[in-house]
Amino acid sequence: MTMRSFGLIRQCCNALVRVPLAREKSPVSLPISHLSRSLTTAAEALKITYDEKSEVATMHLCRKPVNGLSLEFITQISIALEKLENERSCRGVIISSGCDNVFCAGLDINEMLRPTPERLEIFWKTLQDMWLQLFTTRLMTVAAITGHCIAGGCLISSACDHRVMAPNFKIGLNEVKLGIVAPFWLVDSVKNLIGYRQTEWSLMKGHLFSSEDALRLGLVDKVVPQDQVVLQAEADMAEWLQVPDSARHLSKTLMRRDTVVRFRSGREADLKTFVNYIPKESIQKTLHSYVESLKSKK
Ligand SMILES: CCCCCCCCCCC/C=C/C(=O)SCCNC(=O)CCNC(=O)[C@H](O)C(C)(C)COP(=O)(O)OP(=O)(O)OC[C@H]1O[C@@H](n2cnc3c(N)ncnc32)[C@H](O)[C@@H]1OP(=O)(O)O
Repeated sequence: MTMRSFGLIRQCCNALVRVPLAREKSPVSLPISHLSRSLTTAAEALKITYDEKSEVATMHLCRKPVNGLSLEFITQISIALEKLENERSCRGVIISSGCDNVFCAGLDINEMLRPTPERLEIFWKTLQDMWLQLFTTRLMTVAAITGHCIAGGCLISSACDHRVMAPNFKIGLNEVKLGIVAPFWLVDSVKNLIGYRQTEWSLMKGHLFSSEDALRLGLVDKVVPQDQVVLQAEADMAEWLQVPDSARHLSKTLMRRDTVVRFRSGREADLKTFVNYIPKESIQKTLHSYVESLKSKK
């Protein structure tokens, strides 16, 4: 197998001062987070490899301990996606995790605790951009879900085209448990997979589905033993890439158009809601208690 790492991407991901993202906004300077805490450095958090033979890249999320989506991390993911999208030979990307038993625990909650208004706004815009990129990319996207996949984690997996998950983990939208509400575009992408009623019920309860229930409902496409998830994702990717790229991408565009149109017309209002709602004292209290409960379960 011929593997090479994307020098350009690594280079880009290592230096995160000015961010950029091509789509729908001009570059901005990032206030450096004093809150966001991770056991990995920015350089270690995202590893990209590319297999020239299969024309498939792997995006390995390694922001320990739980791949919490901080502003810097989603910016890295977004830059990497854009680079891969522009790499003509690349046809697909597998998103996998380097965190034990966790695919992604969602947004880094620290981003929402006592945030500065400036950072909060950039954070949400960047998340919106990253989601749109992933949801609409020409690349075939497969999520290799080797562990829990919660809220913002489900945002990533549900934006992909295909999902392989390990047994005995949890997946879904639990935002209400934190006193917040998932944005409509994330809800739509889950609803596209499991239908209205299951989405409404799980959203209102903050219910996380087991891998097995997720398979039954269509929230994931396969459940295989944890040590086979990535291999299965690679095999499924190879099968998917037998379909001509442009026809596959046009079909995806056709199926996702309503969600994208709704997103584009609602994203400004969605941003306003987020930046107004998160700093409220009542929300801050609930978020704080949630973080405390995570810490005290040990
Ligand atoms: C009118 C409406 C307006 C709405 C406007 C608001 C819209 C907001 C929409 C937001 C959409 C998305 C939201 C999110 O994604 S919020 C995050 C939700 N995620 C979770 O609830 C997951 C929480 N984590 C867990 O359940 C467990 O950690 C997990 C099962 C994933 C792993 O368990 P494990 O036992 O292996 O590990 P620990 O629990 O010990 O965790 C290790 C350390 O990591 C910290 N941690 C965990 N998750 C997060 C996180 N999401 N962000 C930050 N930090 C996290 C945990 O506290 C441990 O830290 P310490 O080692 O310091 O104790």
